[in-house]
Amino acid sequence: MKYVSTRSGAPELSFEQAMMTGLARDGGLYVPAVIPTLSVDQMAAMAGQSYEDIAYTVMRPFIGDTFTDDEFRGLIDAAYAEFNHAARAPLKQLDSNHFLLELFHGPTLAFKDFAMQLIGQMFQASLTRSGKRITIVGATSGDTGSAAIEAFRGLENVDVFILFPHGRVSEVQRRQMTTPVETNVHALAMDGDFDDCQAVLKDMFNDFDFRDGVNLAGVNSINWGRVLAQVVYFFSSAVSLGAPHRPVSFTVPTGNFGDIFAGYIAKRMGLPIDQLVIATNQNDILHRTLQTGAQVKEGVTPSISPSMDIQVSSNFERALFEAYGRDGDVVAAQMDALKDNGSFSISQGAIDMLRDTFASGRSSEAETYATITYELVRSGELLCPHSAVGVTVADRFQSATPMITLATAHPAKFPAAVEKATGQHPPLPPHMADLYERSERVTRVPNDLAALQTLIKERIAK
Ligand SMILES: Cc1ncc(COP(=O)(O)O)c(C=O)c1O
Ligand SMILES: N[C@@H](CCOP(=O)(O)O)C(=O)O
Repeated sequence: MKYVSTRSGAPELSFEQAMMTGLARDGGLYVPAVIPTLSVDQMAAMAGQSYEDIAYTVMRPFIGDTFTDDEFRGLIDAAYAEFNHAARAPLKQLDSNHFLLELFHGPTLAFKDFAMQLIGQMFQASLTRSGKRITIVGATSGDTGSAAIEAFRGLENVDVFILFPHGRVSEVQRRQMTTPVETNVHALAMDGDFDDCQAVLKDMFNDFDFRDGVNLAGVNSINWGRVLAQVVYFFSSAVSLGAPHRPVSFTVPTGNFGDIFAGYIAKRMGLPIDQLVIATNQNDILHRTLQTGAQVKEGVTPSISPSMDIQVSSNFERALFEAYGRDGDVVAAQMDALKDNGSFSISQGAIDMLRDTFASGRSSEAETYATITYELVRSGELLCPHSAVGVTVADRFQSATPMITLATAHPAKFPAAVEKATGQHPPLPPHMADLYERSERVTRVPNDLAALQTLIKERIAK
């Protein structure tokens, strides 16, 4: 299995190389040269299997010879061993035809753990083989950062630097990133919003002297391995509702477009997905893009679903690449226009493909609060604000096909909004019960590429 860049100007890589490389050297994102498919029999056989079994079947065709079968199966088992639910990703019924896929039973209480725990295992296996030392730099609006720190803290051959927007993540998210005691963890509170953090991270990748000098690696959804691991729960949940013999629909609370792109890959692999619905908060660039056929960047407005406060949606580039029939030159030109002018227009053929593939909707702050309140009465489920954005939008797309909405984080990560909507204060689980008593370690940093590069080089030299 080979991987190609969405901008067609970087070398083809193996799975292992693409995973360890992060951003392609032409600024693009790696995708598989061919998307493998699963047969109806392979999918039907998943009924009743463990999450780990399904994960192996779904991901194995993408891995090539990076790991042997036994090695890869062992990494999957280790990745999910610490999850706090036997099903890993349980489904709850909200009403007759609407289901919630709970993705928050991992160690940091968000869906990011599904991929990050596995990436952590795969990175360690690869680094043990190569004997290399790497510097991970990640950008986060709250959840990727804590999941990455959890997966890599204490590892001898890895330093992990996480850039988060100062004052724009929840207190629980911030403390998850600033309280680990391991000295290879560096929490950096940057002036600006998540888009600024992601832009400076991409600038680091595009500075080859720096990139090669520190052995830079990325664990954002830039990294194909992140997207791949997220494909699995589309299969596990759909199969438990009757797929491949019955189609299902999904609604995905969306920011950086990684999770919904994983759903698109599941569909391309053969999973019968009817509607694939993008749910955005008030930072609704993706919804506007589908409606108007042009992507126009606006400022980010802070919301009660802060992890989705994103306007430059990194993985949309992967969807564009497919929409343009894998023409990397067109994608490169559109991404340049977005960077230079803050907008680009999508051709008629490409927007038709995107509209055929995805539906979209937006939830206002008031609607999100109302859904958190209402859902507690309707089904007894306490939703986090991100999941509530999903449920709000999904309810508009109900049909005879079962709808699965992804619950992307635990309500205890966002207690203020949940308490305001329901009067209930969601408690942290036992392993995080003393989070507010732990001391914090964080460095306030400017939005300045050179200053950040100096800080990183100084820290890793110690
Ligand atoms: C809780 C939560 N929900 C939804 C999202 C959006 O996911 P994606 O960026 O993959 O679209 C994020 C962040 O990525 C998140 O942390
Ligand atoms: N919402 C994310 C933003 C980064 O997304 P990623 O999937 O590209 O890592 C977060 O919580 O950090």
